[in-house]
Amino acid sequence: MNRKTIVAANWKMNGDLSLVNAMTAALNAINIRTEQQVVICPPAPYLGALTQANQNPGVAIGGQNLSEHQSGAYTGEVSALMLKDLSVQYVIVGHSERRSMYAESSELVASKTKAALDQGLTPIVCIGESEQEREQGDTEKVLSEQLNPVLATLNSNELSGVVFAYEPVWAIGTGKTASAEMAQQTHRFIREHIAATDTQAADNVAILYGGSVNAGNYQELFAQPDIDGGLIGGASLKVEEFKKICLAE
Ligand SMILES: O=C(CO)COP(=O)(O)O
Repeated sequence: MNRKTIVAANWKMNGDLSLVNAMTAALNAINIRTEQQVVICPPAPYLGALTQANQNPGVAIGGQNLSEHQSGAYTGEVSALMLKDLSVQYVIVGHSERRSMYAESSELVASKTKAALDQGLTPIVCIGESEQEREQGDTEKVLSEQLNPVLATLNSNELSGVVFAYEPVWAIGTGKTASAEMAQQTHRFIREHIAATDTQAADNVAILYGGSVNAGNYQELFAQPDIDGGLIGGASLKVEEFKKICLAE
């Protein structure tokens, strides 16, 4: 097991050109340790500007969504091929906001994951339970149902190249983080569930934690054996705070 720590920024529908410039100016000036990978996922219109402004080899750029199709009459959609064309390396797939607001099913998430891998992009596949599902004791059932179509769609080689992000819906944007212990337990479950299909891939895949991660709590979370970094929303829009997390300060 030799997994990198991934610090991924999900700007969601926030930010502008001045944030692109401020963030790249800050990140171009720092050294990212070789065991760490930083990924910035801005809204699609800023992908080109960000890939051009980024000069740090430790920083990669990611999309927030992609189409399951390659090209054609799909107004408003962005394909893996287009992301690749812009030197984008990662793409978030199946964020809980897309699952709940845009009705993305786990089957669609699996198709999008495959479309990303087919173009050599690294998908960051998001899974997570709602507060009600956790209270009802359904967390593991929900996570399994979200994972299974992905596990059924990919071969072992493909699966090894996926990054998963566990984001409990009740912790997103709420300031309520899962405790490091609770997050570790759930990450362990996710890795074991993947191992039931493919032991080797389970060992290789990075599993990020997301949900109110910030400069004050990331160290304890990332120190857990099955937590391989974070997918960060709010705190990734604050240049100084995000820089601290990237530097592991
Ligand atoms: O949804 C998230 C990242 O994808 C988490 O967002 P916050 O860090 O703002 O809670």
